[in-house]
Amino acid sequence: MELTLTRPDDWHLHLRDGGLLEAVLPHSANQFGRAIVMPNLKPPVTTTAAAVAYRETIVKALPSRCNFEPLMTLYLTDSTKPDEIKLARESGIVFAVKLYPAGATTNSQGGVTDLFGKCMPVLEKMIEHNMPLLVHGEVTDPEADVFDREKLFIDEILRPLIQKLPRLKVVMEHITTLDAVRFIESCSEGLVAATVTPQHLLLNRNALFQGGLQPHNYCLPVLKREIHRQAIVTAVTSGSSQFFLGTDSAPHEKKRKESPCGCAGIYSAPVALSLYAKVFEQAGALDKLEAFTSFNGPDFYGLPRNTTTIILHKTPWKVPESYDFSSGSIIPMFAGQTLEWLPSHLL
Ligand SMILES: NC(=O)N[C@@H](CC(=O)O)C(=O)O
Ligand SMILES: [Zn+2]
Ligand SMILES: [Zn+2]
Repeated sequence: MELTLTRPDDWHLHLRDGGLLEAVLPHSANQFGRAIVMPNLKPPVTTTAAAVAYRETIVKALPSRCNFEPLMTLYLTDSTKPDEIKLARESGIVFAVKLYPAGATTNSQGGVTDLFGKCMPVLEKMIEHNMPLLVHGEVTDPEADVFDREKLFIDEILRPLIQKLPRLKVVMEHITTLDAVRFIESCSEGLVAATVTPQHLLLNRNALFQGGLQPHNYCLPVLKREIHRQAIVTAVTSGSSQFFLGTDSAPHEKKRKESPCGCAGIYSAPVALSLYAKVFEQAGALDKLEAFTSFNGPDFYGLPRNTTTIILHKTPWKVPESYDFSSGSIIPMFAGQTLEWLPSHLL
């Protein structure tokens, strides 16, 4: 059995830079047509000029005969200038602006501390230029329970933001809770949407502690209870156009994951399509998979759908234990495990 899908896009991807970029890029470029590339490098991509340079680095690192288009983003800070949004739109290569609350996740130290104050003129410019705001939706209050941070962000920041700026396009990234599902469904289609990762569809928080501490299942927002996982599966397999594929594939070197203070991020690019197919198959909703992987994202961003296809074969395949590169190795999600739905470029 095989499944032919319009070539998917990844609406939330970390490609990094340097040796890590070269190691991970082919896994995304061989399967996806486009990807929204996250700007949380060191230093972060805060200007259109930096986004142009980063895009060139990515394009140079692409495998030959690859039609992969990186869609760049800007990292919002308290001092981003409204004019930067105009430059970004005119560049034709920047497709969104990313909000990291300062301290919320990997390389977010330079993120936003004053969204409702200093950032307002920029957000208004974004409405004018129809530029979506992508959100890492967690509060950063160290007193807030880590499992409640997404819900608190919705109540304290996102809902008030959308009330204040109802015409702002917003993507809530990597949703992890029933609260987020309900919130997205309560907002207008076409203006507010969410990306969903493979890990938040397949794993609950037990996976962090199964047989011992599992650093390769640690990401932010952290995995939640089973009821939340089920709510996200129901939302995406219902066929709602407000949810689309965003792997949040976030590679870190093995030694930085298997460490006394391990980094947050799951490397899912090589396995993501197999895993999304598994989720939709288990839910009896394979007929809804293609909208999630290939239609809802471009429709939301106002971009054309891809015109080529990819094939997933219902064949068991073993996920490599690790991917080695010049300066280290990366452990993929579900390393060493057997999956079905083999993407044809791996045949
Ligand atoms: N998801 C993660 O756990 N990590 C991401 C950052 C992010 O998307 O929050 C990373 O850049 O490593
Ligand atoms: Zn994030
Ligand atoms: Zn991310």
